[in-house]
Amino acid sequence: MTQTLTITRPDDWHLHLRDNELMAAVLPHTAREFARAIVMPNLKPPVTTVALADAYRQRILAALPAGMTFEPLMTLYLTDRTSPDDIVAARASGFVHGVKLYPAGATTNSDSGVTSLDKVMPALEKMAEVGLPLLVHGEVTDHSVDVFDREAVFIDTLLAPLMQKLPTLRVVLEHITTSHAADFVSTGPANLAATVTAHHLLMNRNAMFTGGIRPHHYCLPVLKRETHRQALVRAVTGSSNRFFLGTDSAPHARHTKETSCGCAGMYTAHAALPLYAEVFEQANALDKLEAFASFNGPDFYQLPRNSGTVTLTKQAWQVPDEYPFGANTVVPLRAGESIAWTLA
Ligand SMILES: NC(=O)N[C@@H](CC(=O)O)C(=O)O
Ligand SMILES: [Zn+2]
Ligand SMILES: [Zn+2]
Repeated sequence: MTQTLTITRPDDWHLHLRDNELMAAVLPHTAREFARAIVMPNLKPPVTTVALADAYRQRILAALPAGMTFEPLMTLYLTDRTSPDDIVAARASGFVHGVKLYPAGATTNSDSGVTSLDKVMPALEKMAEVGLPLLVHGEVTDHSVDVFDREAVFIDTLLAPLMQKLPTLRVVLEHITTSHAADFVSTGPANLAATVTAHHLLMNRNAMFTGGIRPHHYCLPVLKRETHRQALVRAVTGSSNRFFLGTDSAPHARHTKETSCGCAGMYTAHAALPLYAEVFEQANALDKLEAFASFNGPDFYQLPRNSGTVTLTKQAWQVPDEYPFGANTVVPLRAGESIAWTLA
């Protein structure tokens, strides 16, 4: 008998959908697995206001294929100019569920990001007051800091002091990659949580250099050493309810990654849940997948858990070499290789 696993329909708490025809190309992959997703605002230009978030949300809903249900949970892109009034409007909208902090220059489309926490303190104070979560790309941008240390240094020098200053601010540390981040979250207060990607749970930094340079295994924060991967697996399969699923699926056209200066980001939406299932199975913790994928996120975001279920079967399938992506293609994680679980 084929092994099956049925869980409450999950959500993706960190997703890049891009826009227009690129969005139309990737959205069905997410909508077939997930009921909702936190949609990242790092478009060009970024989604900085409620009006822009509303328009983006309408474009997403319009691009949804007939018969699919999916709720985009919108976010605002924090800039040095975000005002407390912007925060009040976001909270009142009902469809904006977080505000994303990109340190300026830290990652893809972060040029308009925050140049210093002092500049955004009035906005952050208002977020703490109205209960709107801050979603954080937690890496310092100082090029004198080793790229593998930028998450830990961000936590110690910026995030920990910020949380002392604003102890009621709800914070999601996104796409954590280190034991330091896992410990910071698991020993932290109830208003601190983290998303964890499938790729950081499945691979260590050797995957960027297997037999040569592997641009499709390059993302930010960059993959870390094996001890950190193991710490992340322990975190998501452990007893804390403050780690939840966030794919950080970040599609880039093939030619923008296979080049002398390739973009950061991995595309995983085509197989998100099967990839996580591999992680939990390898850790002998398939019984913990449902809380991570379907319960901890909505509980933290103070949203209802989904009704309905999805079923995974232990049936290997081969991932295509590429998927259409507007006028180009995107190379998915595991391209041309197999994945052990299939979404029924
Ligand atoms: N994770 C990535 O490597 N890239 C993301 C941006 C981000 O989440 O930092 C992207 O938008 O491409
Ligand atoms: Zn990021
Ligand atoms: Zn991201």
